[in-house]
Amino acid sequence: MTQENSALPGKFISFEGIDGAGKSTHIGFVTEWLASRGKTVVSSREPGGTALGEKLRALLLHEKMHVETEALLMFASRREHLAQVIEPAIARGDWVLSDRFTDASFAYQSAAGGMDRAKIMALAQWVHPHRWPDMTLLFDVPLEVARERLDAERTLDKFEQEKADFFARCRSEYLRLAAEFPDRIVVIDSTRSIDETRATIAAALGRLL
Ligand SMILES: Nc1ncnc2c1ncn2[C@@H]1O[C@H](COP(=O)(O)OP(=O)(O)OP(=O)(O)O)[C@@H](O)[C@H]1O
Ligand SMILES: Cc1cn([C@H]2C[C@H](O)[C@@H](COP(=O)(O)O)O2)c(=O)[nH]c1=O
Repeated sequence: MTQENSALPGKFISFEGIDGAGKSTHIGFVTEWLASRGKTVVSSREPGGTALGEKLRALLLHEKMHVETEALLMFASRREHLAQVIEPAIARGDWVLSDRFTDASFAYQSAAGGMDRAKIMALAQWVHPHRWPDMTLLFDVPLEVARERLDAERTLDKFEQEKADFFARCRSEYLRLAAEFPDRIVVIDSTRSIDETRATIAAALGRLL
């Protein structure tokens, strides 16, 4: 990680997509790309990113619960993440990369889980009224591609075991959000090769420098 003395506030980039879309694969690349341009990078994830958040993550990914309990715990983890990691890092001038943020709550708890969208918006307004990512990289792939990548990989958690229609609702909500916030959300075609995807990401990141 390279250091940069800067009076400027840092930037906040989130990574989104349905499970298996390929977003985590590219976080290491973005870290190196930014570090080679003199940025100090803090890489984190949601749910999680703090000691308490990681305990909540273990519950969220493995325990069945009411969808509103799930949303409240996601936002509890997020509140802690903002207080302990995101806001201090941005204030120092660092660049924060978060594997997921509030768009995931709209996609998973609201569109797929059936929770009232207005309640997610109310939680977002409460927990981070003035903070949204400067850029969100949305890794988009058809459900079958994501499923194939997941199956090849690992033991599936609670969300990853959901059926195709759950992920179809997640994916369309992500694409709807991208259409609503075109200045923030960059849709990345994640069916392309890892090298081609990296080139697209680098072009998008260039806009933030
Ligand atoms: N462009 C790509 N082409 C082929 N395989 C890819 C591509 N991107 C990622 N993969 C592979 O797909 C698998 C899943 O990728 P990854 O873990 O990054 O997904 P993810 O979106 O972060 O999933 P999750 O949200 O469940 O953690 C990995 O084995 C990874 O190597
Ligand atoms: C932030 C957030 C996450 N989720 C879900 C989405 C994923 O299935 C898991 C996290 O696993 P990953 O492999 O690290 O992507 O949590 C959610 O449902 N709602 C949220 O707000």
